[in-house]
Amino acid sequence: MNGISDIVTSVQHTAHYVNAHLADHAGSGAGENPSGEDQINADVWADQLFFDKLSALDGVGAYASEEREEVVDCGEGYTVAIDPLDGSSNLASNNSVGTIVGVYDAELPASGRELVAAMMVLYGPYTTMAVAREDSDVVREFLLREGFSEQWGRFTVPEQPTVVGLAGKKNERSDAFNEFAAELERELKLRYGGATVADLAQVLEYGGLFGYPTTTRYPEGKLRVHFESAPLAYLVEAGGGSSTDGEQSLLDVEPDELHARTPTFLGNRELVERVEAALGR
Ligand SMILES: O=P(O)(O)OC[C@H]1O[C@](O)(COP(=O)(O)O)[C@@H](O)[C@@H]1O
Ligand SMILES: [Mg+2]
Ligand SMILES: [Mg+2]
Repeated sequence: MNGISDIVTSVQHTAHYVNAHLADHAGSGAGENPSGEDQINADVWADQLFFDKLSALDGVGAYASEEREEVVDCGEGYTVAIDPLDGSSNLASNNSVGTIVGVYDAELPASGRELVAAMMVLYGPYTTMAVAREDSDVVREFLLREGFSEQWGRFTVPEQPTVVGLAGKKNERSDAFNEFAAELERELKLRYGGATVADLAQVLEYGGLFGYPTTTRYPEGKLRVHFESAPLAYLVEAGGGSSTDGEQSLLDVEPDELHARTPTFLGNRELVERVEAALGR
């Protein structure tokens, strides 16, 4: 198998294990991650599991994680960038969480144009994994069952938008953004659950827009380029959707450091164009 297939298979196997053992780890905090956010013990546990599996692969030359200050050198091969547990604060309320993986054919920091594959795992009522890779022209979805994964289908972003999920407190967002958000929330159904992967899954299934804009609390946006925004943009754009940081595709964002953040919007092309117009006002 080639390097990308080995990485996909390892992520699948580890996701099976994470899915089966989340209940053991919905515990209290374990410190702060490099982005200065409370790190619950599940983040640390999941990061260690993915590291053990991925860093051992011949095709992986570096392991970068939202939960680690620096990139870990593993020899020659691709750089794997991972958000081992996305939306981990949802564990306390028993809501969906995810895993996001980007495979870069470059050292980090790097733009999303250096991605050769991206995966997102959603630990919901059941566990699914979506995979986009440079050597395939479709985004494949797998249903992770007990001990195996069945290819479930291919996802393309529906033409007709139905849902919208825009993060941030209104009193921490710009007036222009709040005006745009109010307009969209009059047209579409509100779906916001506090985990990017779960909220994006709503958009991929029903069509619409997910976004985390700049706020006074997160002047660069909350989501991280390497671990969340670029890999998810790779998936969404491979599935016929669109992405933006407010001006350009998220794949063109050039991060200056490993834990760089960016305003992030993902979903239907028409809605991405509208958010760019609104922010350009
Ligand atoms: O709590 P907020 O401000 O709505 O932010 C929710 C966002 O933060 C995140 O939880 C950040 O991801 P992590 O949980 O991996 O740090 C996203 O999954 C989610 O979209
Ligand atoms: Mg995350
Ligand atoms: Mg995380």
